[in-house]
Amino acid sequence: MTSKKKVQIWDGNVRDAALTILLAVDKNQAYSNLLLNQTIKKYKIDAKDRALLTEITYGTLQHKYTLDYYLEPFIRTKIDLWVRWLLRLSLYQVVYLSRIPAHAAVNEAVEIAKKRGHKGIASMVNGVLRSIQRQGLRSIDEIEEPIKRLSIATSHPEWLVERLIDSYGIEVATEMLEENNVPPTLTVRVNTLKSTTQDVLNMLEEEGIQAKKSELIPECIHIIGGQVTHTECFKNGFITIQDESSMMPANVLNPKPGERVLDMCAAPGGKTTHIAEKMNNDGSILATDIHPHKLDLIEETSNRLGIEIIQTAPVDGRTAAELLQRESYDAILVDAPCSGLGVTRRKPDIKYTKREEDFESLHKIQLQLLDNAVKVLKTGGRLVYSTCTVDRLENEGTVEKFLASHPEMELMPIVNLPEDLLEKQQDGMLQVFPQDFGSDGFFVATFQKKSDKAPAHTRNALESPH
Ligand SMILES: C[S@@+](CC[C@H](N)C(=O)[O-])C[C@H]1O[C@@H](n2cnc3c(N)ncnc32)[C@H](O)[C@@H]1O
Repeated sequence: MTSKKKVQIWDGNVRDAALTILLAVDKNQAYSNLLLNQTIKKYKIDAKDRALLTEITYGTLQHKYTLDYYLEPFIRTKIDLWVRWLLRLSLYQVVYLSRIPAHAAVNEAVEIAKKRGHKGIASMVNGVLRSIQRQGLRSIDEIEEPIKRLSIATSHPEWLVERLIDSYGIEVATEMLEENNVPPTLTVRVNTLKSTTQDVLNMLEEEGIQAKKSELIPECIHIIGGQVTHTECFKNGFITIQDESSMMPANVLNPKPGERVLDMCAAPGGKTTHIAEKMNNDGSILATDIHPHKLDLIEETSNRLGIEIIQTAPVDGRTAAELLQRESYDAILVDAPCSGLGVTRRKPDIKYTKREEDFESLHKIQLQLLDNAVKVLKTGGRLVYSTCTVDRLENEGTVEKFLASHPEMELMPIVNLPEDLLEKQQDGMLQVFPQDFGSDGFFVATFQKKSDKAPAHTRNALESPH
C-alpha cells in the first residue's frame, strides 16, 4: 500500500495536518513542538482548530505505545507508516476525546485514507476502527510483566520505566510516567523591571486573557485561557513565556545589582533575561552559547523586555576558560544541555528518541562545563547548576563527581525560593518532579568557591561570635 499523492500540510483539515506533523516527527526526527508551532503560524490556523490540532498531535504521540497495543490484534497485513499514524490518531480520538463522536473520527479517517491512498486502504482503515469499536479495547491489566504493563499503560520505553523505578522507586516513577501524558500548564514571568504581578494580571484581564497568580514563585502567572503572545502586554515586554520550574535558577543564583554574571548555556535566553530583571538592569551579564545562531533570540527578547546589560558571545563552555578572563565573575549559571526528561509533556518525542547511552555523554559534557565555570568564577563567587531533567546520573551524579574533583567548591543550601520548594531539597540539591507542582521536572544545585586562605566552613566558624 503506497501513496503517490502529494499532500499539503494545511488544507483546512485538522486531522490531515496532524498526520503530516506526526509523520515528519517520526521520519525526520523533527521536534513536535517546533513543527506544530510553525504550522499554526504559517497557516494562521484559528483558535478552535489550533486547540484540536495540538490535542490530536500531542495526544497521539503521547499515547503511541498504548494505541499500538490496542491496534495490534486488528492489523493483519503490512501497512505503510502513514496508514499506521492515521489509525493511531483516529483511535486516539475514539479512546481519549469523549467530545468527538466516534463515528466522526472514523469517517474522517476514511476520507483521509481515500485522499492519500486509495479505496482499498480506506476500506481497511474503516474495518480496523469499526472492529475495535465493536469488540472493545483489550485490557492492559492482562500484561503480566509489571515493567511492560507500565510501559504500555503510560507509553514509555521499558528501559526508561526501569531506569526511573531504579532511581526513584515505583510510586514516584509511576506518578511521573502518568504526569508526562497530562497537557502542561502555560505560565508567564512578569518583567519586574516594568511592572508588578498584580498590574500584569489586570492588564491581561483587560485583554481577555484568563489568568491567575501562581502560589509558588511570586513573579509567575498561570494562563488559563487565551492567546497570550497576541496581547499588547506580551508585545510591550511586560511578560515572558517560561515554565515555572525554569524560574528557579535565577532566584537561586540571587544576583545583585552591579554584579558581573556569566550565563554559560544561555540560549534562547529565558534565564538570562530573568537574571537581568533580578539585577534591576544594573551590572553586566555575558550570555554565551555554543550555537551562534541562537544568540539572536537572546537579543530579541532583551530588546522586547527593555534589558540593557546583556552581551552575547558564541562560546563553547567546555573551552570557556581559554576564552574568558579567569576568576572574573561574581556568579555563574550553568543551565546545562541535558536529556530533557522533565519536559516530556511538552516534547513527547523525547521519550521515544532518547537512548540510554545519551545519559553518559551528557554527564561528561556537564562536568566539562562545570570545570570551566570554576576557572572563571571569583573566589567567594556562586555557581548554580541546573537541568530540565529527572535523572540521577545527570543531576546528583554530576554534582557528586564535580565536588570530588573540586575541593575548592562547596555545595551550599538552596535559598531564595518559596518554602514548598525549599523543603524538597536533599543535601543541598533540589529535584522537582512534574507531578509535584504541575511544572516541568527540574533540578538545581548551588556551589560557592571557597576562599584561597581557608576553606569556607572554617572561615564561617572563625567569623562566628562564639
Ligand atoms: C537547557 S538549554 C539552555 C536554556 C537557556 N538557559 C534558557 O533558559 O533559555 C542548553 C543550551 O546549552 C547549549 N549548549 C550545548 N552545549 C554547549 C556547550 N558546550 N557550550 C555552551 N553551550 C552549550 C545549547 O545550545 C542550549 O541552548
